[in-house]
Amino acid sequence: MPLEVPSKTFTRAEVAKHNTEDSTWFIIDTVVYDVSDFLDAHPGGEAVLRQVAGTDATVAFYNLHRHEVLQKYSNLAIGTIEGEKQSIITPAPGDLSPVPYAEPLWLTPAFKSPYFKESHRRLQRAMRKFTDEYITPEALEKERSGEYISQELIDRMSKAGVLHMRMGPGKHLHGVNLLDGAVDGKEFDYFHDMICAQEQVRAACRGFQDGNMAGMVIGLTCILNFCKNPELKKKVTDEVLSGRKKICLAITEAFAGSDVAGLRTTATKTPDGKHYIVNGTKKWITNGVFSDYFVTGVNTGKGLSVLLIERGEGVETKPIKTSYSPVAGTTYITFDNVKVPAENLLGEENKGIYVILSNFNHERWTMACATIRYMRLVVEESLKWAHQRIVFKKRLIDQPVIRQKLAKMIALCESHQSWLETITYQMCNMSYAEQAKHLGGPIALLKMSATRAAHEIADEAVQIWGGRGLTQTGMGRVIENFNRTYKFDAILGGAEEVLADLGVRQAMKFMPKAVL
Ligand code: HEM
Repeated sequence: MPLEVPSKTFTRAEVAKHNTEDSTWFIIDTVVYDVSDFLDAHPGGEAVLRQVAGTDATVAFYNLHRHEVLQKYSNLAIGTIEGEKQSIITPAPGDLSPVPYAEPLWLTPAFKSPYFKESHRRLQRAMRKFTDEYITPEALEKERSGEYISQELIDRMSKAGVLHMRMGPGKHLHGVNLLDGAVDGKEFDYFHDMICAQEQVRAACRGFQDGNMAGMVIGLTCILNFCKNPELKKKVTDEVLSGRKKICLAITEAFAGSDVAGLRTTATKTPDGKHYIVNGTKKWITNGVFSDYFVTGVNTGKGLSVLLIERGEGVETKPIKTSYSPVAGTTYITFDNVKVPAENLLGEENKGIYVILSNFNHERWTMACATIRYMRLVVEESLKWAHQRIVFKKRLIDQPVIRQKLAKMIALCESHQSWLETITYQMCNMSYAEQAKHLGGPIALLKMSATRAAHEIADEAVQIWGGRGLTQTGMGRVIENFNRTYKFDAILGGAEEVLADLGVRQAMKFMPKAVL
């Protein structure tokens, strides 16, 4: 799609005359810009604009700016060059990228896949459009301001069924209108789930990605699968999926991160057996500051249990500053003699480890979906940059060393997407219990390997981008965000080392006893 600009036309000779003190015009991709009143406001300074006054500044512009700058400042365009056509593509909301490897193979024309049906493709188109129109603009704004997600976006996601879909397949989707009928809730499978997770990552704001109801994705699952009281289950599920209330998963503590068996928050039954009294702390809890419900791991004496705790007397939350953004709502929680009804127990008392572990599979798989899709964005941005950036009188892509780096990045990205799709196919064909038995190990290894790949990709990408890969605004924004935040995925939901160990230990459970 060409940029929308006034229909007036000029000749190149006319533009050339506007290189005076009072009038500064230039051409970018056949569009004529009058920047006479913008000179003072230009973040790159006045002098550079005066230097190109009256000329075609296309190459100079794309060497320094993202194309989206022209969309934002389209009011500076006054017309086009007579008889010439724009050649640079302005993506419309929902468009696929024409850059090689910017889309997974199943979305690339000429490639086939056995996994994806028409409803997957429909959902992908609808989810991309929704992300481009609503999620990305808010993500960018909130990352800048540091504010939490708006209720308006939460309401919009609820109405469109986006909140519901993020919980994965299940009865909570039946009868819900999902993005104007893109998919029937009864047909929704883990490939649809993967599509939702991967499309939303394209906003490229890792902090906002977690601030955008990540607590719900990992917390509400416990309610859906383990809440034994049907009224409580319905009440909480309705409140959260309608966006009226927020929920988070509160497991980790200053005392115990990946070592969930070492939790020190205690829950003691009252003598009448009707309540638990909870005391302790939780740390690094995503969305905790703005949550109403806390799905909390507690020590009940003979083991671990999981309780649904409502915000109220004795519950305090305060933000923790981390290296991504405050938008994620990373929280320190204290529970001080909090009285919790016994019916809020999720799963069995002292057997909460099962609740936590079975919950981990979907969480870790979702994190793998997201990391792998973010890796692809970095590949896309780096290919675009290498193609447009001129240094030492050549495009970056003309340097063999840059092609080596890109090759490694592409290979890591493609191999992990393929592995993810293979595991997703198993999830589609296994019951929840079978998944817990057979896929805990493979999903752990997938997430561990994806974040190792992210480490390599971040490293190579920053070397390609130089200073821009370390700058939060402008061309290298996506690279900077990825490089600063990929570690969250390497730690949250189980550190790489813990997952690697788990993957191998799980494999050993299936090892034949006999020496082979
Ligand atoms: C309509 C035309 C233009 C607009 C709206 C514009 C806008 C901007 C903006 C918003 C930035 C901040 C960084 C970013 O967001 O990418 C920027 C930076 C800059 N611009 Fe422009 N610009 C225009 C044309 C040009 C041209 C033609 C040149 C040079 C020939 C130029 C040179 C620069 C430089 C040197 C920087 C600083 C880049 C950096 O820090 O990496 N700009 N411009």
